[in-house]
Amino acid sequence: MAYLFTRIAVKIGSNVLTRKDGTLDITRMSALVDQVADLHREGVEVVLISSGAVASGRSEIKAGKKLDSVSARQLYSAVGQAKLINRYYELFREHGMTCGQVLTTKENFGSRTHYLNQKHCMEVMLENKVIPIVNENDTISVTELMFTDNDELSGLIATMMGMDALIILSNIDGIYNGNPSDPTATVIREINGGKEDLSEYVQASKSSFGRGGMLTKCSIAQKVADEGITVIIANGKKDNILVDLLAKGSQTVCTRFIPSDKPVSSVKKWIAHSEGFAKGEIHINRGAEEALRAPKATSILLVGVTRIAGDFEKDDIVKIINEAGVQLGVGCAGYDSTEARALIGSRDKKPLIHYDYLYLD
Ligand SMILES: Nc1ncnc2c1ncn2[C@@H]1O[C@H](COP(=O)(O)OP(=O)(O)O)[C@@H](O)[C@H]1O
Ligand SMILES: N[C@@H](CCC(=O)OP(=O)(O)O)C(=O)O
Repeated sequence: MAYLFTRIAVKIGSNVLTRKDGTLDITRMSALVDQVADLHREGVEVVLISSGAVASGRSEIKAGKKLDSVSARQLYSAVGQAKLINRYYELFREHGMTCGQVLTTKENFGSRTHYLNQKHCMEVMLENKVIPIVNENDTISVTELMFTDNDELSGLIATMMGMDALIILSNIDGIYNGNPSDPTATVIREINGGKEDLSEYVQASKSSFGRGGMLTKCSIAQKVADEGITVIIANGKKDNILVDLLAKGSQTVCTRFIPSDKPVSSVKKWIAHSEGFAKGEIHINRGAEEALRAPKATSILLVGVTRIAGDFEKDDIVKIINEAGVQLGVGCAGYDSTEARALIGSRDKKPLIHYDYLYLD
C-alpha cells in the first residue's frame, strides 16, 4: 500500500495507554503495536515516544507512606517503565519484530555532541530494523531540568531524526475550536504552521494522567511544522488510527499542522529546540536588534553587545536579549564567556553568534 509518509515519529500519551482506573490498557497497546508492525512491514520507519511509565507504575505498587511528588515520580516510573517496555517487547515479538528502549534526559540534547550521539543511536536501531521506544528517564531526571512533557521530547526527536511527520496520539480527536465538552465545538482540521494564534481555543485543562496538556502540544506542533515536518494530533484510542492517517490522509479526523516549505538546516533545528539548555545570555543594543530583525540574515557582532551574563563555553547555547530585557531567540556562542566579555564592543572580530547558528523566536 502507498503511504503518505515513510519515516514517522509517533508520540503516545499516558491517557491512550491507561484505563480510567490507571491500569495499563493492554488491548489498546496491542492494537497500536499491530498498526506499527503493519507499517514497519510495509517499509515505514517508526520511532515511538511512549509515555505511561508513571501511570502504569502508580497502579502497580502501593507506597507505604505518603510520597512527595519527586519520590512518587521516581518510584512509579522505575517500576512502570520496566512494566511498559516489557509489554511492548512481548507485543512486538508476536510480530517477529524487535523493539529497543531509549531513556533520555534533557541534558542529553544540551551539546551538539550529545545530540548527534543520540541521533546515531536511533539511526543504528532503525537501520537494524529495531523499533526505538523513547521515554524521558523520569527516575533520574532532576525536576528543574525536565522536559515539559513528552510532547516536547517528541518534537526534538522528530526534528533530530528528519522525520516526514510527527503524530501525537492523545485521548481526543484533535484541537477543538472551543471547549471539547461543548457539543457545538468541532475539530480544527488544518492549521497553517506557526502563524495562527490558538490560545483562544485551548483550555489549560489536561487529561487525568497527562503532564503538559494541549497548550504544549500546540506550541511544539507549530514549531516542528515551521521546521518542515507535518504534525498531526489525533485520537490514539480510535481503532486503526495510525494506518488510516498514513493511508487516507485528510479523510481521517485529526488536526494537521501544515509544514513550512522553507528549508531549515539541521543545526538550526537543534538550536530552535535548545532554549531550555541555555547556559548564558547575550545582551544586545538597539542597532544590533534592528539588524537582526531585517529580512537579510545577520550575525551578532561583538560591537552590538552590551553585556554577557553567565558562564559558558564556546559552542554552548545562549539566549539573546534586547535592551528591554525581552528574549529574541537563542544561538550557539562563537566564544566562551570570558573571551566574549573581554571583546565586548570590538570590531573586525568573528561574530559572537554566526547567523547559521542563530534562531529567532
Ligand atoms: N481546544 C482543545 N481541544 C482539544 N483538547 C483540549 C483543548 N483544550 C484543552 N484540551 C485538553 O487537552 C487534553 C490532552 O492533553 P494531555 O492531557 O496533555 O494529553 P496526553 O496525555 O495525551 O499528552 C485533552 O484531553 C483535553 O482535555
Ligand atoms: N515520562 C512520563 C511522561 C509524562 C508525560 O509527558 O505524559 P503525557 O502528557 O501523557 O505525554 C511517563 O512515562 O510517565
